[in-house]
Amino acid sequence: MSTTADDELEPAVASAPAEARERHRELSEQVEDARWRYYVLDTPTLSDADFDVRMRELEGLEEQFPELRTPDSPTQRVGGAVSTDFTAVDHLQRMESLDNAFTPDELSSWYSRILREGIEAPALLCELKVDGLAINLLYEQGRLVRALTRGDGRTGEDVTPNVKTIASVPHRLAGTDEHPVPDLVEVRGEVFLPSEAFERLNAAMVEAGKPMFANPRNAAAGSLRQKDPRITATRDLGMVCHGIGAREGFEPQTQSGAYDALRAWGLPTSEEVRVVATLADVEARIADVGEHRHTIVGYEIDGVVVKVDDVSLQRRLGSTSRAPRWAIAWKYPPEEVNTLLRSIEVNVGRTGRVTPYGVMEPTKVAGSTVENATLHNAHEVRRKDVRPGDTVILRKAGDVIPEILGPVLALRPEGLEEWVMPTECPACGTPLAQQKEGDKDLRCPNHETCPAQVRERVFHVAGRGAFDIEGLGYEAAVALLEAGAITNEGDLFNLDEAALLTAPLFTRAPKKGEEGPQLSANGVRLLAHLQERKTAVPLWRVLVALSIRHVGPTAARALATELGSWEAIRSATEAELAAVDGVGPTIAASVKEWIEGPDAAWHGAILDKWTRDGVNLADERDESIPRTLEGITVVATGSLQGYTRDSVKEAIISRGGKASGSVSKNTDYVVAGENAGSKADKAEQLGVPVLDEEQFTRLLEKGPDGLRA
Ligand SMILES: NC(=O)c1ccc[n+]([C@@H]2O[C@H](COP(=O)([O-])OP(=O)(O)OC[C@H]3O[C@@H](n4cnc5c(N)ncnc54)[C@H](O)[C@@H]3O)[C@@H](O)[C@H]2O)c1
Ligand SMILES: [Zn+2]
Repeated sequence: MSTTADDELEPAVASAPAEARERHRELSEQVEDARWRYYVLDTPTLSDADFDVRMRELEGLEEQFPELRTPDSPTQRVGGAVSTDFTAVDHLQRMESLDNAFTPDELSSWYSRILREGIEAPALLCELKVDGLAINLLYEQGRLVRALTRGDGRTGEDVTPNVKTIASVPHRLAGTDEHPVPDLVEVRGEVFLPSEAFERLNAAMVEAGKPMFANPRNAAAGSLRQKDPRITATRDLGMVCHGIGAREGFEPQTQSGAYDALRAWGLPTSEEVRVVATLADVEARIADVGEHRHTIVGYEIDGVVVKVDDVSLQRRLGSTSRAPRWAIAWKYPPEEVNTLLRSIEVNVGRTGRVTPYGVMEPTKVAGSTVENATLHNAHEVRRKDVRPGDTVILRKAGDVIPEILGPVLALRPEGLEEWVMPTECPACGTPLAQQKEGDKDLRCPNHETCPAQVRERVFHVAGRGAFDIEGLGYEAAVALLEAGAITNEGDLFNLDEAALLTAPLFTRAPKKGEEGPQLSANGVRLLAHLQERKTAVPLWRVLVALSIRHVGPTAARALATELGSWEAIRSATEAELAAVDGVGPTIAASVKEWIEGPDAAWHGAILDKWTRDGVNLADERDESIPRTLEGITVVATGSLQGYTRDSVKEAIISRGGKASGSVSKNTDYVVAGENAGSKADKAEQLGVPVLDEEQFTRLLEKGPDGLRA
C-alpha cells in the first residue's frame, strides 16, 4: 500500500543525507513531468509500471526520511493539472486519488489498519477499477449543470459540453418515490472508451495517417479533452459511476445504497459491484476478476477497488492528503511496459515466409520476461513506425502473444534511421519475392534447399500435429541436418544406425571392448520411434506433415476423409479437390501447386522415399462397420453424452455418411445435443428432421429405416 502522510507519525529522527535529498528531488521532477504528460497532454512517455516504480521509491524515501515528505511532494498531492484549453472550476468537494496494493500483504495491512481503529468486520464493497479518467458531474435539481475533470483534486477542467455528448450520461435525473432527486449532488465516475471503440478509433487514426493511441485510457482522455465537443461526440465514450461528492437532500447509509439511488435516477452504474464480508472474500473476488480481466466488461480495467461500504465508517476513517483511508485499489500486474527496441531481425519460416521481429531489452510484462515479439511483415514495421533504438510500448495480455504497439515518439533519439527489410534471404542469400502481386509477405523462393526452411520443415514433421515423433525436437532436427544424416524430411524414415552415428548429438563414447562412438540411448530410441510412428498416424496427419501451404489440420482431415489416400488426392482434379467440404478453391489450388508446380520434382521425391520406407499413405476402411449412412448428410450440434465432437464425425463418416458443419437444405438430419443453439433452430425453419441422441444411435445402426421403427 502506498503510505502517505499520517498525522500520527513520529517526528523525523534521522536527517536525510544529501544523496537521498538529491534522489528525492530527481524523482519528484520525473513524477511531476510524467503527470503533466499523462493528465494534461494525454501523451505519456513513461509506462504506468515505470511511473508506479518511481512513486514507490519516493514513498520509500519519505518513509525513511519523513522530513522529505513536504506538502508539495508528489506523494502528498492528487496528480493532474488544468490545461489552459479549458476553464478551471473548483470542485464542491475535493476529488481524491486511491492508495494502491500490489501484493496480498499490502492489501491485508490496509485491512489491519481499519481493524486497529476498532472497526469490526466491516462490509467491503468490491468494484472494478476502470482504466479511464475521473469525472465529476454536478446535478442541481436533477439537471446536469457542470462536468469537471479531476485536475489537481481541488480544481478541475470544465468539460461540460464534451461530457454532454456521452450517451450514457443523463442530462436530467429521473426521480422515483423511493429515490427522489436531491437538490444537489456531485456524482463521480470514470469516463472510458470501450475496447471495440478503441480498436475502431485507432484503425481510423491509421487511415487518416495520424498517430495511434497507445491504450484505451489515453484515447478516452484525448477524446474527452477536445476543444471541439463535436469530435468528442464521434468517439463512443462511456461512463460508469463510482462515488459521490458534495450532496444536499441525499444521505445514503452505504456506498452500495448510494449506487442504488444513482441507478434509479438513470445514471450508469456497474453490474460488477459486490459487497462481501471478509478479506478472504475480497481476495477471491480479485482472483476471479483477474481471470476474466479482458472479458468481464467491454472496457479495460486495471484492478479492483475495495471500499468500506458503510458511509459513517468512511467518515470515521477519513483521508490522507491525497486518498481515502477507507478504500484501496488492488492493481493487477502491468500488461504494458516500455522497453528499448535493440534491433529488428528476420526469421525464415517453414513455407519460406520471412517475418521481421523485434529484439528488445528483456522486460517483465504480465508475469513473464519478454525479449522478442513478431512484427509480422515489413508493411507492419512501417505502419507502426518502429525503428531500432526506439523506446517501444510492449503489450502482453494474459496468454496472448506479446505485441509491440508502437514507439514512444517523444523519446526517439535524433536521426534514428528507418529499418529496411532485407532483399535477400538471410539463410541462403536467395532474393526474396512476393508469392503473388500485392502480397504483404515476402518469401524465400528457395523452398528446396534453403537451410532455414528445411530445418523448420523437419521440425514440423516431428511435431504434435504431424507424426509426433518423440526425441525429434528442434535441437535434434538441427543436429541431423548439420551432420548430413538427412538432407531433408524425405530421409527421416530411412535413418539407420550408420547415418545417426554421424550426428554427435545421438552418440556416446565407446565403453570397454566397443570400438568407436556408439549410438546413445536417445539415438536408439529415436530410431525406434521413427519406425513406430511411420505407420501409426492417419493420412490427415501425413498431409499436415507435408507443409503444403494452407493445409492445416482441418483441411487435411477433410481431404483424407473424402479421398482416403495420397494416390486419390494426387490424381484428383483441382475442381474435385475444391468441391471437398471444408477445402475450397484456395486450398485446392495450393495442393495442386504443391503437386504440379515448380517444386513438384523434389516434393514427389519426398513421397517416393516415404513410400519406399513404408510410411502409411492411405487410411484403411473398417469393413466391419455397416455403411448405413451412404449418401446421407448429418449435422451434429450441442454436446452429446456418448460422443466427443470428433467421435461424432468419425461415427458418421465411417458409415459412409457426410458430417457437415452447417445446416442447409441439403442436410438430411440434425443431431441436437445439450445446448444446441442456432443450428437446431435453422433445421426447424428448413424442415430438416432434428434427432436426439437415442434416435441418432438408431440411425447409425440401421440407417433411416431405423427411425421408422
Ligand atoms: N504513465 C505515466 O506517465 C503516468 C503518469 C501519471 C499517472 N499514471 C497512472 O495513473 C496512476 C495514478 O493515477 P491516480 O492518482 O489517478 O490513481 P489511480 O488511477 O491509481 O487511482 C485513482 C483513480 O482511480 C479511478 N477509479 C477507477 N475505478 C474506480 C472505482 N471503482 N472507484 C474509485 N475510483 C476509481 C478514479 O478516477 C480515481 O481518481 C498511476 O498508478 C499510473 O498508473 C501514469
Ligand atoms: Zn532462404
